[in-house]
Amino acid sequence: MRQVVVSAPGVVKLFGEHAVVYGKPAIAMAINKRLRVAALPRSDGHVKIIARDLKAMGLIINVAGNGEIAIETEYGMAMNAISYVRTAIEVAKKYLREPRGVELDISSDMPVGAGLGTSAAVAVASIKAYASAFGYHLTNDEVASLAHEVEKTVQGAASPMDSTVSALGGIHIITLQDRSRLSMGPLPLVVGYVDRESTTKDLVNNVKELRARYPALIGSIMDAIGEAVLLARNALESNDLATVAELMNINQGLLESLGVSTGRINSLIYAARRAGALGAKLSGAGGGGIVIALAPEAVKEVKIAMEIAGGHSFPVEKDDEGARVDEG
Ligand SMILES: Nc1ncnc2c1ncn2[C@@H]1O[C@H](COP(=O)(O)OP(=O)(O)OP(=O)(O)O)[C@@H](O)[C@H]1O
Ligand SMILES: C[C@@](O)(CCO)CC(=O)[O-]
Ligand SMILES: [Mg+2]
Repeated sequence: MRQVVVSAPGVVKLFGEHAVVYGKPAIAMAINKRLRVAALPRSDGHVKIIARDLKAMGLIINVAGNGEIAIETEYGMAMNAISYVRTAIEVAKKYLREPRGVELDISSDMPVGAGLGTSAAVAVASIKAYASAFGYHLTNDEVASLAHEVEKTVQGAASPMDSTVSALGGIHIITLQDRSRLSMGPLPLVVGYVDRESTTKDLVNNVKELRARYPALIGSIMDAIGEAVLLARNALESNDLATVAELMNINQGLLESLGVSTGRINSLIYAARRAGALGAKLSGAGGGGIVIALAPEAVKEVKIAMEIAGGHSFPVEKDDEGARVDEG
């Protein structure tokens, strides 16, 4: 019995979220913020999940006459909150010849469910940690495709973007069938975030419904997003940050028209731009959550401006390493 610790990076979406679910290309980058899963095999066959970053939801506290306290959380909400980890274990078990019990202890540098691809990172790290704890070596390519299965199962429709980039690290242009690693210089990004009320699953579903109501119109918006992604690829590879930033602003306008931006997100975006960011957009599914700002000359100013506008903020960099065994 040995404990194994695996970490997987979070993922910022530079271009193309939502449209990627409908076959358009997207560009996403692994960042230097990680989620860690420590897996310890159990001899009793049970699966125990310790999720340190999940808030207790629907808390019910019962104090009996004798002072005894019983605490429960609302069952459905708790099951939803651990759905990615549970599904990751189910998917990993199918892969192993002799599935066994395990204790998974999860901790993360990132806000849960804000747009940093934490659902994919938790699936990637859980699958790799579970397999490694029983002596199975899965390549990060294999982990990427198993984690995509998890994202599809829980989210409904899901692209392979977050699962691929979290598993492999670096920056990639991705479609439903294909991916290619981009080579480029450093990209000084500042993340700002506000709470997100909806899940990616709900936001993807909202866009699906909008597309069903206005197929031609939403189809053209998605075509335009796809066009921005292709232009952005060239700009990134030639290190033309001014064009990258301008395309980020255009992509933000198109996301706004898909209905996934919010007033609070827009406040952070405009605050970042006023403070010197060349480009700023929401990143991930939207509905609140994170904004990324490209601010080569004004990282500190943009961070402060987004905090004054009501968000939390931190700088991020590209991490070329994907999922890795840190211990064990
Ligand atoms: N630290 C964590 N511990 C356990 N589960 C986590 C953790 N972080 C994320 N998750 C799982 O991922 C879910 C959030 O996934 P969701 O796809 O909505 O957001 P995201 O992946 O962070 O954002 P996006 O998909 O827009 O990049 C949580 O409800 C939880 O099930
Ligand atoms: C909104 C979306 O495009 C990105 C979520 O990080 C969904 C997906 O790609 O599965
Ligand atoms: Mg997600």
